[in-house]
Amino acid sequence: LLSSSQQQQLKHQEKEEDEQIISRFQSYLRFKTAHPNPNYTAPVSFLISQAHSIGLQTRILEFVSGKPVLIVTWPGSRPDLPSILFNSHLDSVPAEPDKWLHPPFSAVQASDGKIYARGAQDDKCIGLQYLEAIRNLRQLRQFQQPIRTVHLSYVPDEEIGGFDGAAKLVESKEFEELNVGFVMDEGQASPTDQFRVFYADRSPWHVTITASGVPGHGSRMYDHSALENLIISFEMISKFRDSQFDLVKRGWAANSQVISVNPVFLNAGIHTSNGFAMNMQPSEAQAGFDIRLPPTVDPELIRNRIAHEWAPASRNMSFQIVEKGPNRDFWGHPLMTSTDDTNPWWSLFVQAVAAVGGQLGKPEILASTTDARFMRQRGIPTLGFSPMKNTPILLHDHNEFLQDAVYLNGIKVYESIIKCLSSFKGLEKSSAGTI
Ligand code: MET
Ligand SMILES: [Zn+2]
Ligand SMILES: [Zn+2]
Repeated sequence: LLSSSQQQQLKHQEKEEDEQIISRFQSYLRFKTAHPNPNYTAPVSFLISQAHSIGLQTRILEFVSGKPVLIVTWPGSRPDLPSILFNSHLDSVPAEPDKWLHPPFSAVQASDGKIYARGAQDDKCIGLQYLEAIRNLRQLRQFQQPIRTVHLSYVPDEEIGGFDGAAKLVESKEFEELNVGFVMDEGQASPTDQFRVFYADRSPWHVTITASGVPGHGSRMYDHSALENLIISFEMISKFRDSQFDLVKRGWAANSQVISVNPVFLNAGIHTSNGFAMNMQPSEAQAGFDIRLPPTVDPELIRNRIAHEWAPASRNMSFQIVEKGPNRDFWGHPLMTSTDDTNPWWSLFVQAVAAVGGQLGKPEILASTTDARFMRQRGIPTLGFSPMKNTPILLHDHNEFLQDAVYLNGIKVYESIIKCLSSFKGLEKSSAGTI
């Protein structure tokens, strides 16, 4: 038993360690990783120095120049067994500084412990929690070497589709050599006391519709102007959007189980030096939409709707669909990871979270999209998870923050997950080969 002064000293030590952990998180948050010009060099150097300080190996893969992929490795005692990969992305979406309480890349910690930064939830938290968890396992918990090799990957460009990042990584010879058997990637915050876990993503489409029409004097009333044509489309899209959103509002479907359609830009009008020509009806008008398709939906249905209703040539309209990444695997199946006992990784994950007293909600489809789709497309089981409970969902929003205690607790959760998954010796005989 410890004397009360020893206990006090221990408490003091723990507090100091926590402060150091938070200050490392702030350092990582301060790198300006927002698009369109994310700084990749500085955060990668930082991560490398963190990894080396706990005795891990590092390697940079540069599939596209200026866009590094960092691989951190903790070698296991059984390199013949498939490894476990913990992925996160280096980049962030932009922020509008004027709309924030604190500058988005200052990582200010408010007096209530909240740390404000673009990327605090999405997803610099997990990137550093992985490393802190390994640091604790090695330095505090006498867990020196895992059985399976553990890799961490830090990839660029997730927020713009991942094509020069995770997509290139999974196609590479180097990735093949990592022999990855299971991946964990980012998830989303949970406003309740339960953690959330995701077994699939929705597929993103970026759709632009362009209307042409009759130009004319601003005072004239006539049919078939470009803006009238576009507004008709808006009315239809809005009806469809309501039909999907109603299912959510009635509680019949989760947000991520319906098709979302949201306008993200509008472009029309004749520019002048100080604004728009207010007495001219333009001959072109354009709108952009972020569309997300649940894995179970047939993409052809929505493609037909766009071609025949939302942007028909008969109304002088054209469209472009940019599908941001795969939504089917090699065999044409939707990209979903099993969350039952046919997937031993699932059971291990559930046990690991329970072991630190964590409660998990029902596994969900993620409403947004992550690099996990590239891993799933390779047939690798992948779960999305960011251990943030009792936290509002603020990814891509103003004043994104994470509570210090939530960040610190997440490290404990990853300690358990990394320890549990990396200790898995495999099934005796598996029909799918060595797991
Ligand atoms: C367009 S690919 C996905 C980018 C980002 N993670 C999102 O969900 O919006
Ligand atoms: Zn993210
Ligand atoms: Zn994001």
